[in-house]
Amino acid sequence: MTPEQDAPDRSEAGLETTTVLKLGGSVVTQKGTPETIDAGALERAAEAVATIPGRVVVVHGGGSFGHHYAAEHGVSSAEGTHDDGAIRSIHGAMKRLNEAVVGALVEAGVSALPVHPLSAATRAADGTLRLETTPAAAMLEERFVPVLHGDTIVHADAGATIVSGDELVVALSRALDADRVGVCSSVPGVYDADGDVIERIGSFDDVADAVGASDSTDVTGGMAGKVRELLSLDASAYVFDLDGLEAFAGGGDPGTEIE
Ligand SMILES: Nc1ncnc2c1ncn2[C@@H]1O[C@H](COP(=O)(O)OP(=O)(O)OP(=O)(O)O)[C@@H](O)[C@H]1O
Ligand SMILES: C=C(C)CCOP(=O)(O)O
Repeated sequence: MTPEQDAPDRSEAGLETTTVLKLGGSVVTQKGTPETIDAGALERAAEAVATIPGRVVVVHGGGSFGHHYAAEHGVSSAEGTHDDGAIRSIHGAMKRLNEAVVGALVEAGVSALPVHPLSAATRAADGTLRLETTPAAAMLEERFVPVLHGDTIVHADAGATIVSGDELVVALSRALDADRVGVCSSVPGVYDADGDVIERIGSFDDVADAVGASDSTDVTGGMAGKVRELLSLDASAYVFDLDGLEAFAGGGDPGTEIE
């Protein structure tokens, strides 16, 4: 379809709203089983994305694609590699997942286009991320939906390291001045030490005792990494699950607000 044709009705309230949404790898894949997509969850997520008004940027995580290969090659956000074969292997897995995510979005009627961070982002020696956001911004102007993903990127003095989808969400939200930021994961929000969903998080110290790694192989820090990243954003971000995604798409603020 062309972007003008079957796009959802974005004409009234939403045209100027910019939403940056991450679809967690723990949602769209079966994170415990290498290279396995959760087709039902992906379809449901894509259908929810199709209802979001205004400009939408989608980012997805690594799930059982990127994390599996990154762990196999000993690569993380901090640990780099100069093995070009390892870099291609991690990137190749993420491209396969990206193709599936873009395909599901297109199937749901979204004018999705892939954007691969290996060719658009770098890290300085101190780890600072630089993301070229001009292509995504230009896609939004033309009413396409850019779909980025966690990836392996060149890191000065370290070869290549992993950039998480959560870091990309922060960089894109800043650069595109996003109005709404959502992170859909496998949990309804961030749990406190008693297992209850926390309504609002204002500092990492508030939750340091409760947040931890992922249940599955994950080289970017699981929920703790996510909360740290999202706290660095000026705008509020919301962490929720698939049920919450439908509410978020409809304009609600589900799950945990990270201020
Ligand atoms: N306090 C907490 N509240 C909620 N989830 C937590 C907490 N501590 C650890 N977790 C774990 O964090 C995981 C979610 O983080 P994870 O990085 O796996 O999600 P994701 O972003 O959806 O996946 P990916 O990184 O593959 O994109 C869940 O498996 C959950 O068990
Ligand atoms: C492991 C890779 C390549 C991407 C990690 O992205 P994340 O799942 O958002 O942390």
